[in-house]
Amino acid sequence: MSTKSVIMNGETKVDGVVHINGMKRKIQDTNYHESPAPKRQCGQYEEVQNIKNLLFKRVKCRPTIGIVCGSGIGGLADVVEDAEVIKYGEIPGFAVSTVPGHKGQLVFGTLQGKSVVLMQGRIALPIRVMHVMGVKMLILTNAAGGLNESFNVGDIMVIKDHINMPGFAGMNPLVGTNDDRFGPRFPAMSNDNLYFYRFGPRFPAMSNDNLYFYRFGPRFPAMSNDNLYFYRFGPRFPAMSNAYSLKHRKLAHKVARELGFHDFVREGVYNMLCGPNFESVAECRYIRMIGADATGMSTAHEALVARHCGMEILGMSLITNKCVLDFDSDQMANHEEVLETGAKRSKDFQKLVSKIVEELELQ
Ligand SMILES: O=P(O)(O)O[C@H]1O[C@H](CO)[C@@H](O)[C@H]1O
Ligand SMILES: Nc1nc2[nH]cnc2c(=O)[nH]1
Repeated sequence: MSTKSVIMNGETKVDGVVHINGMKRKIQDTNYHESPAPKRQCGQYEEVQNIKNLLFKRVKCRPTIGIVCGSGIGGLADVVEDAEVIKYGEIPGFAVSTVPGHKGQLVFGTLQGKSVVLMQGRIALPIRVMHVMGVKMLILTNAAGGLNESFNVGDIMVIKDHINMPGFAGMNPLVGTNDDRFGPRFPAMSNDNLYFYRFGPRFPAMSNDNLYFYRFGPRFPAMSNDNLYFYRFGPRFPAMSNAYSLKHRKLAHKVARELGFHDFVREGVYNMLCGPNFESVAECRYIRMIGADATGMSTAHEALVARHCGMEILGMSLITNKCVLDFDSDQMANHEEVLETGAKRSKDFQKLVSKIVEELELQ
């Protein structure tokens, strides 16, 4: 006897064959709507809660502000009082950062009387952990190459927006089934606009190096019925306009003026590429042409995860080098230069972030 069930409005399954918009799809996983999202860098809800519970057993601090330290900007943790430090290696699921300039630890404590948690070492999972710990405001910092030719090495760029370049190719930390406990899912997609996503094993292990690697396997050959794996692209469309809110950008500039930093605190658009290589000259020229003022290999995905779960964000890039825009130049970007510039601006960054934290009004 054949079994028929209605899975969702307009979708039926007969003997394991899913009918969608008149198409038949046989899938191995007969309960595909309930299938867990592929392991995400940003974490599943239970995993994230377990990590929070574990952390809260170890630390007294209950942070409301999160700070992500970029390459060479880890010195921000030096101004945290009553610091309680947990190494990533002691936290299940946290990749251990091996990038020089990233210590790979969470630092809990107090900054200007406010409870904070700092990430010294960049990985995606802690953003959601911060959210379930109660963090409402996230300050993202990074080291970036300057594309805007009026920028100088050592400038700090308040991020007014980002370009998630990997997102243009489908690399977005929010891909997968939406978990409403983290953020919005906009329901009721009509049958006509159901959009299915074929999900290959594409987020294999963010390496310890904080580099988002994609194993680009041979995923295009004829797919047999058996290896078709459909993913319902849960309609999760968090708006990204005003993600880097004007209110917080204004605050950063006001504080910069008060500190006398106005001549090196700028504003611009941050572009994220996957890395791990620095950009080619042609890539730099292209990214500049489409409106970016600085480029790096991070931040946009963290911003997406943070905005998805309702956090406010403020982003700041330290311009550690000028991107090479001339084909005939013999200059080359390198990580040592990035760390060196970070060290030179360390004290200024500490002052800027401390005062911003002091003046932050949390909702
Ligand atoms: O974005 P953060 O972590 O500051 O690091 C930046 O510096 C590294 C390159 O030197 C890259 O990882 C780039 O993204
Ligand atoms: N991708 C990239 N990341 C950086 N981090 C610091 N500088 C740079 C740069 O020029 N390019």
